[in-house]
Amino acid sequence: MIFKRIAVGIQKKSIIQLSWTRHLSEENIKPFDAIPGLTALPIIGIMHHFIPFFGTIGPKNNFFDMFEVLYRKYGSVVKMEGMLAKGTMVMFFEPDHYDKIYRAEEMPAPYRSGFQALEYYREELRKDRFNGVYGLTTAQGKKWRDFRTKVNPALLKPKIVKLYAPGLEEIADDLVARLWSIREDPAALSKEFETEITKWSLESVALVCLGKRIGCLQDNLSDDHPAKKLMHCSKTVPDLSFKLEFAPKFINMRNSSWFKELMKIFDTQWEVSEMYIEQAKKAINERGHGIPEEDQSILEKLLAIDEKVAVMMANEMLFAGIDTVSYAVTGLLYNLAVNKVAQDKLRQEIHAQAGSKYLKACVKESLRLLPVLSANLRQTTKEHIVAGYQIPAGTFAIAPNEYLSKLEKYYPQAREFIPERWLVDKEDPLYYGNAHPMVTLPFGFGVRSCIGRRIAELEIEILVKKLLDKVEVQWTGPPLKVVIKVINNFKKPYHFKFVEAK
Ligand code: HEM
Repeated sequence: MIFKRIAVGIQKKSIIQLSWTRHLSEENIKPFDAIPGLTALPIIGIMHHFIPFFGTIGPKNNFFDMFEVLYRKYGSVVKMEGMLAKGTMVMFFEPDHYDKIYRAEEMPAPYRSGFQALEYYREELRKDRFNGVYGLTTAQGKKWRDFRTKVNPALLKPKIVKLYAPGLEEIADDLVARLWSIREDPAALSKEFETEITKWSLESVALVCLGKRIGCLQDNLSDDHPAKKLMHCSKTVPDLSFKLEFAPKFINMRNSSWFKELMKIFDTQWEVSEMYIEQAKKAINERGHGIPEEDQSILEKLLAIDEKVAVMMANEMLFAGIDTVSYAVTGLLYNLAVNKVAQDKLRQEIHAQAGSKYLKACVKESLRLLPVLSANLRQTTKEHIVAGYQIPAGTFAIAPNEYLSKLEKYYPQAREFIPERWLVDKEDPLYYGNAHPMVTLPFGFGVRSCIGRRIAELEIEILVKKLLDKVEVQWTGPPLKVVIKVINNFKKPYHFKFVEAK
């Protein structure tokens, strides 16, 4: 009896305590509106914050600089109204905060919107063409998961991706020869470097996806060559998308000239890639099936699973696999050029044919300092309570990874290129594992991370091995600067110099 009374007493007490705690914590939860940050005005959106001298933020060259000001001014949770399809963004400067959201959003499918114009193009303007199969960049929910499940094995298994190494080596040889041939004319090298590296990345991704070379690295590529059109699309889309996303509210209309131009570019991108895909399909059918796996393109592997998915994936590879890789490799060559000790160490590994450990560390370190995307993004599908704030469904939750990756609190000598941090063991203060695992995410996070990661890494490793084997890369100008686009871009001109390696 006594025990029963005590038990009831404990129960009552804990119920009182529970409801008291809940009451307290509910009282402590701050509404979404309480998050500090930039508010939008009815017509001009957030533009006024970026006006020189008067704006809260002022003009900024890139996202990194913008994140720095926002963090210093507002703290670790910052709201920005009226960007990204004019929705509300919240930037979380504590990795634990976005970690909580990103993990909770993994199931049933992470929602990553942000390509509103492309969504409109596929789901409305050219609805009949796409017929419900939207591709990884724009599909959401079950459609995205079904698509991703079908393509994951062909694109992400290292063993399968490595089958393309011999073809990628040939392409890398061609690029090295072309760069070498213009090395003595600094003006030509500076002018042509970006075009040549873009041709290489398109030629490489085309080989993997279509199973054949498309001739980007031939001499005198004419302006109306289909490959040139694809390169133009991959450069112009981020440009126009950026203008549309950041434009004042009244400009972001479907009848604006930027929007119309973007739709035309999507048409060109589709028509050219469809032409290549059709040619590749014809060649596959003429050659017959049942050939060894190492001779099959990704397209061929996927055609055996689902034709629509195969075509759409090939189309996305011929778009997402061009400027991303050329930017990453340019950043890496720059970092190696201005860090001669690291470059020499890497060349020793290459000359000794001693594997790729140091090379892989260099790639990671370069993507930490010069990532292709300066932030990651998820759109919430449910309510979250983070950092004491209510975060409603439909919020763009931003992880400012580039900014965080350069903070001393995560990486000692954070602004320096030190590939060794990815190789040393736990006891070393440089050890990369001391940083929160969500700080540096160059290929994104979880089940929705970059599907082209393995391909990109292989392409980059092969090219850097081929180039540094023969060439010492130098940089003769001021530090390379990142300029703002949807994906990062470098300010031109480039100041590379190539001399014979010892
Ligand atoms: C160094 C080069 C590259 C970098 C740094 C990079 C980075 C990224 C990042 C950060 C994302 C977003 C992931 C997320 O939201 O969690 C992404 C997505 C994606 N990337 Fe890449 N990427 C690269 C190369 C490529 C290549 C070569 C391809 C194609 C072969 C590709 C195709 C895609 C696609 C289709 C998505 C959307 C995935 C999905 O939503 O399921 N990327 N990439």
